[in-house]
Amino acid sequence: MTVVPATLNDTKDKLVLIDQTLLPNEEKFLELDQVEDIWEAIKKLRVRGAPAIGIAAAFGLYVCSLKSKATTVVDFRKEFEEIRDYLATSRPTAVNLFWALDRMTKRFEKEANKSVEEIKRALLDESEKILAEDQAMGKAIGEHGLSLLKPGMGLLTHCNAGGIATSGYGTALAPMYLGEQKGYKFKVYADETRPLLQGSRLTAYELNKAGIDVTVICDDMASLVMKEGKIDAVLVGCDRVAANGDTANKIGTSGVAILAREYDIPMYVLGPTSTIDLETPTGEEIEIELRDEDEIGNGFGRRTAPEDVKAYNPAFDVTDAKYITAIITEKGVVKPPYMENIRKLFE
Ligand SMILES: CSC[C@@H](O)[C@@H](O)C(=O)COP(=O)(O)O
Repeated sequence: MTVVPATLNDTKDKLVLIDQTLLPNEEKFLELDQVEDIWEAIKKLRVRGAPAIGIAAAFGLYVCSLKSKATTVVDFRKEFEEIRDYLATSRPTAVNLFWALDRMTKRFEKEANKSVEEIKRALLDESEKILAEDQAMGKAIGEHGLSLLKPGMGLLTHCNAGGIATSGYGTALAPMYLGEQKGYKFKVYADETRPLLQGSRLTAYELNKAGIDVTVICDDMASLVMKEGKIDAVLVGCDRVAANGDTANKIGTSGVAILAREYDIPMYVLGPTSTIDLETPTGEEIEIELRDEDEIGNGFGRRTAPEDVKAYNPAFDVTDAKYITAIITEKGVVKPPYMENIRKLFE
C-alpha cells in the first residue's frame, strides 16, 4: 500500500494530493483550495485513477465551498453548484468523478433545511465517508479477487489501479497486496502503458515499494509474455463499466483482453460498484477523453515525433464484455450474463 492520493490537511481546509506526474522520481505533496488549481490537478493527472479522482473531487468541492461567505442556503447552493459543475468538466470518462459530485449534491439537499454552517459540516462528513468507504472497498475487492488466484501465478496488469489510484489497496492491485501478505509470491508484469507510463511510473513504483516481484514490459510485449506462458491471469481496473459489462479503461486494455482470449488466459476487471454506470447501456455511449497530441509526440519534454506530424491520443478504450471473464467488485465476483448479473448487484 502507498500514500493516500487525495485527502485533507490537518485543519481540514485544503485538499492534499501527491503529485503523480512527478512519480517515481519525486514525492511532492500539493495543498490546494482554489477551484482552478483542483480542476487543473485532475485534468493534468496530478491525481488520477477513477476512484482517486472521485475522492479528490469530493474533497475539492468541500474545501472550495467552505470558503463561501454566503449566509443563506439559496446563495450557498448557487456557489456550491458552480464549483461542482466546473469540477465536472475536468475529465469525462471516469464515472467516479460524477458519482462523487452527485453524492455530495444529494447530501447537500438532505441537509438543505439547516444552516449554511451545518451544511458545510455535512459536506465534510460526506467527503470523509467517500474516502473511508473506498478504503474498505479496496480490501473487499482484493479478497474476492484473491479467491480466483493461486500462489506463484504470473499476473499481467495495465495502467495503474493500485493504492495511488484509490485510497488503500487499489482495485486490480488489491489481490496482489493481499496475496503478498499471505505468501502467494505472484510474479507481476506491468505494461508500461503509453503514452503517460502509469504502469512503469506508478504500478512498478507501488509494487516495488511493497516488495512484490514486478517486471515492467513495453505494451507491445504483452503478446510475447503470454505466448511464453508467463501469464496466468490479467487483472485491470476500470473507469466506467456500462450496464452490459462493456468496460472503459486505460487505452490499450482492449488489446490486452483480445490477446488474453487468444491465449486462453482469464481477463478480470476489478473495480468498486461506484464505477458501474447503469445509466450507460453499452460501451458505445461512454465518452472517451481525447488528450493533447503532445503527450505522444513530445512526452516528458522530448520530441519523439516530428513537430509537424499529427498524433491521435484517446486516453481510454472500451473492452467488449465478451472478452471479460469476470468483473470483481466489493460485493463479489460477477460473471456473464453481465446485463442480468450486474443489475443484481444493485438490488
Ligand atoms: C483503480 S483505477 C482504474 C482506472 O482508473 C485506471 O486503470 C485508469 O485507466 C486510469 O487512467 P488515468 O488516465 O491514469 O486516470
